This record gives sequence, C-alpha cells and structure tokens, in this order.
Amino acid sequence: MSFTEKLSSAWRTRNSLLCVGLDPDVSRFPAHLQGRPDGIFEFCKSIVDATADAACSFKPQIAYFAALRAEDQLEALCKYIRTHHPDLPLVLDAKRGDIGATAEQYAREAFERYDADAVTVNPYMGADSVAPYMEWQDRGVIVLCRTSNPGGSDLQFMQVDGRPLYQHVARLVAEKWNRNGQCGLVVGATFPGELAQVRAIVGDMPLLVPGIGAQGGDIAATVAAGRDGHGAGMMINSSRAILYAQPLAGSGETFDQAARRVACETRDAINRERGLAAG
Ligand SMILES: O=c1ccn([C@@H]2O[C@H](COP(=O)(O)O)[C@@H](O)[C@H]2O)c(=O)[nH]1
Repeated sequence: MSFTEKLSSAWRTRNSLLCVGLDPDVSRFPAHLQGRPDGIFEFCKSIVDATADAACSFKPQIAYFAALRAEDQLEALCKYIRTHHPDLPLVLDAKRGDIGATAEQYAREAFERYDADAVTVNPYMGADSVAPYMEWQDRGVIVLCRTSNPGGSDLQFMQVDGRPLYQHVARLVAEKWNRNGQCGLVVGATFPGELAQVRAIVGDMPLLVPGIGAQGGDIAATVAAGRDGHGAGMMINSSRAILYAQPLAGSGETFDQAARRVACETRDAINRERGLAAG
C-alpha cells in the first residue's frame, strides 16, 4: 500500500487528522526514564501505544535522536511502530536537501534504514535534489512550503513574479514534482491564511500541518483553511503539548495517560471543527 493510500485509510478508520509528533527531550522525561540507556525508546514507545488510536500518523523528528547519538533507538522505535501499529503512517521529519548523489543516501536512510512511509524534504536545491526520494514510488515526499516559524517569512514571503515564493513552491510540487501522486507539503497552522492559499493551489494533496499546541496555532482556523474536498487532507501535528502533558492534579495519571488525554482532546477538537462527533 502506498503512503497516500495508507494515510487516507488512517484518516477514515481512526476518524482522526492528528499526527503525534515524537520529539523526545530527555530533560522533560519522567524521573524513572532519565539516565536509562533505552530511555528515549521507552518514552516514545509508551507515547505511541497510548495515543495510537487517536492518531492518523506519527512523526519522529530525527534531530532529537541524532543529537544524543540515539539513532539506534530511533531505528528500534520505527520498527516498533511498523510492527505494532502498521496501519499508521510513519513520517520521518528530517527536512533533507542536497545534491542528487547525496540525496540518494538520505533517501536510503529514510526509507531503508528507518523504513519510513514518508520523509520531509527542503525544496531549496530544486528538482534534482528531490528526485532520488521520488524513486521510492510507494513512499511519501513531503516538501517544506510555508513553515510554521516566524522566520519562514524571510524567504517564503519574497515576491517573485507578483506572488510569494511559497505559492511558487506549492504550484511547482503540484504541477511538476507530483507525477506519482506521492507528494505532500508542509504548511504551518500558525498561518491559516497561507494554508487556505496553498489548499486552493494543490487540490486534495496531503498537507503536514505543524503549529497547533506549543506553537499556539488555532485549530478552528486550521481546519477551515486546510481541509480538502473530503473534509480531511491534513496531518495536523502536535508534539510537545502531547508528549509533556501535565498529569491532572491528584488524579494519579501517568505521563502516558496524560499524553493520551491531550491527544484525544486534540483529535476531538479537530473533529468538532470538521462537523464530526467526538470519540
Ligand atoms: O514548519 C514546520 C515544520 C516542522 N515542524 C516540526 O514540527 C514539530 C512541532 O512541534 P511542537 O512541539 O508541536 O511545536 C517539531 O518537530 C518541528 O521540528 C514545525 O514545527 N514547523
């Protein structure tokens, strides 16, 4: 099954547009997982199991693993997700971009080593820098378009031939790069106006939408701007707000139970804006 088929199926069967981001920050782990050699894997595994039925996908961010020389734990986590939650797409957030020969190696890293269903890439180096990922026709290639951070405007808002650069990226991907129907775009929830512009350009292409939760993006505005013709079309990512959810005072909640509660609340808040019942 291709990435886009798997994602469409997950949207339907899980009744969720929530992508759970896996950005493990050891300093925020519960005490019993700090200092353990497998602590990153165990933390993420608990989050994955606790949130899987509220999610349409998982998105590990590679930097959090690589910075701690914990790529082996990322490998183990990816294998765990594919074995225990095989119906949920695994999006490796790596934001790669380089010349073709090097991109071939990055593609192998994402799709062989980690066996991800999709990877995020940077379009700045152009068509030949993304071509090696497209060779993996059953995998997704998710291209940065209008990122969620304020500094994204420095380049992405530059006017080129009367239109902001991010709109050229959206058009280029939709009209030229997406020959196999395997592409998606990253568009931040922090910019719903631009999200609506991108949706108008790319039709039903899947969008990875980070920026709700810790970055403060508005769920109602995000759903209104980014939904596709079927009321889906987005993986709306939340990482820190779910991973480090505070257990309710006096409730005895564990960290993963708190994460589950926030994930379910976030899924339900998204679904309310889609006009769907909670749960
Ligand atoms: O434009 C972008 C692209 C990627 N990200 C990534 O998404 C998560 C967001 O984490 P939160 O804790 O929910 O803020 C993180 O992995 C970023 O690297 C993004 O935020 N914006």
